[in-house]
Amino acid sequence: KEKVEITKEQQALMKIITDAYNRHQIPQDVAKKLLQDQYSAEENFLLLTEMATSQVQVLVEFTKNIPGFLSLDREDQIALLKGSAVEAMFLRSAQVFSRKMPSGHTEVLEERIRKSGISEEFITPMFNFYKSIGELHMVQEEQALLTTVTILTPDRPYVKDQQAVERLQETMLDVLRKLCVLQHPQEPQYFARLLGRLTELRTLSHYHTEMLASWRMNDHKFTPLLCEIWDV
Ligand SMILES: O=C(Nc1ccccc1)[C@H](C1CCCCC1)n1c(-c2ccc(Cl)cc2)nc2cc(F)c(F)cc21
Repeated sequence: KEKVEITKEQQALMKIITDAYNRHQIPQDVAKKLLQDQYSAEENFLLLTEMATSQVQVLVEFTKNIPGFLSLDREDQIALLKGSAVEAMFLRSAQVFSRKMPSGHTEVLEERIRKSGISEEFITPMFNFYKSIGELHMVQEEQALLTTVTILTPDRPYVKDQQAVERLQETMLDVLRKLCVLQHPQEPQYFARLLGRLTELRTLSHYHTEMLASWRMNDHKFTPLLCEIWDV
């Protein structure tokens, strides 16, 4: 049985990433706000665009802490941010949804999101993804590394030096793989399941433009930053 060991460097890398991830937390108030009140489709859409705009700013700050990211070609840094922003938002939404909450709160949150204005057809795949993330019971280091692996996807559109991104992603995947083995010893397939969620995440993210366009209201307004990032 091969002894899995996280090296000192990998330990340091994980700490940098996890601290940055926790520092650049989306204000958890999106869940709190939704639990406090029921909003109209218009108010919910405005809340979404505000949250998503601040999430992109948070993502930019977070990537500055990924060792090696700032050494990438600057245009490639932009391409990686643009290519991963929607996935990072859904991954963050899934993590917010999966957080331990007082009993009954998750059900209320789910109800509020179901009624928020999203059209019916996207509700099921979205919650299937949220629940499949929840079932993994990821520790925060795994969440931070999974978001980092998502950002460092070499085959995003317009990335020129894919090898450089691949090398960085492989470094992160190696730490994540070891962490999964150490955190979930009874489940040798855990790491594979985790990476499988990234496929589901990419599929869900393909719907995001339609999800926004079909939000039950007229005249969908976006911030300039979202127009850039969300292709709307
Ligand atoms: O704000 C949001 N997510 C966000 C979180 C963190 C960072 C950035 C965005 C929105 C809400 C949804 C209800 C109306 C108000 C916005 N949101 C979503 C969601 C995101 C994008 C699309 Cl197209 C559809 C749904 N899934 C969520 C799960 C949660 F547990 C949840 F709490 C909020 C969630």
